[in-house]
Amino acid sequence: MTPVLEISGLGHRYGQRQALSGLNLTLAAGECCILLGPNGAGKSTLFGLLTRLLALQQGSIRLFGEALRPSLLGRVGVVFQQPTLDLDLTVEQNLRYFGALQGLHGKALGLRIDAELERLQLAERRRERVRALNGGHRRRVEIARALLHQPALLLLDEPTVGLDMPTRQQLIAHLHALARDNGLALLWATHLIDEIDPVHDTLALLHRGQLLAHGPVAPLLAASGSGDLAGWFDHHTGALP
Ligand SMILES: Nc1ncnc2c1ncn2[C@@H]1O[C@H](COP(=O)(O)OP(=O)(O)OP(=O)(O)O)[C@@H](O)[C@H]1O
Repeated sequence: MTPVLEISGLGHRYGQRQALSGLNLTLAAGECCILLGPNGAGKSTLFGLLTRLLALQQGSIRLFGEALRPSLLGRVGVVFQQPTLDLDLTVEQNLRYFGALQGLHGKALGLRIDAELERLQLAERRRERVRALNGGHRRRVEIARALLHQPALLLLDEPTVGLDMPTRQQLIAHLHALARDNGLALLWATHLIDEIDPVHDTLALLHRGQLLAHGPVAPLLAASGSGDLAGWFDHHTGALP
């Protein structure tokens, strides 16, 4: 089956600073790949390249078997690190606005909004202003919005930042279910190892712009001789997760 995402030999510089180099990564449908890396590892740079916010300098990115171009981004959903909802609009108005930008209208848009609000357990909040929601609910609205146009690939840049523990855990469960139950491919940047599902997820460990390790959790742990993920992360990066 054609991979959802294929990255080869990807490099990026900001002036003299090499932020990414020689990055190879493949993502299949239904795969949840946790992109792990300490601050400055290059995660946001990678997302910038995947979403074309940054121009490709070196290497290649293929989406759904084709070289990355703007029209292919119509099949990608993105949840950025910084919240981007309009706080003065209701949940539903935010979704309608974004859906219209994606070319969805009328009944079709209404059905998509209903489905995503239901999936993220937000149906009762639809008429509330976003300003009145807590951080966890706001994050869920952003995820619902990113899924409105039914993307095949979801990019998440540290989606749980600033949330309390129970809210984080709920959100983490929602996200894993998207890959497991809906076949969505997820590339999920974080520096928190407790977001990893050690049975189902694959790991990609980025450090100082290079991919140090990539694959399912158990063989990576076995190969490094580390007993747990915290030890494994520390072993590779010298940083505590
Ligand atoms: N606009 C920029 N100009 C110069 N250097 C930059 C720029 N953006 C990022 N960098 C540098 O590139 C490297 C990778 O940064 P990047 O933001 O991609 O890492 P990150 O893994 O997303 O970090 P964080 O977890 O802190 O968001 C860092 O050394 C950073 O200082």
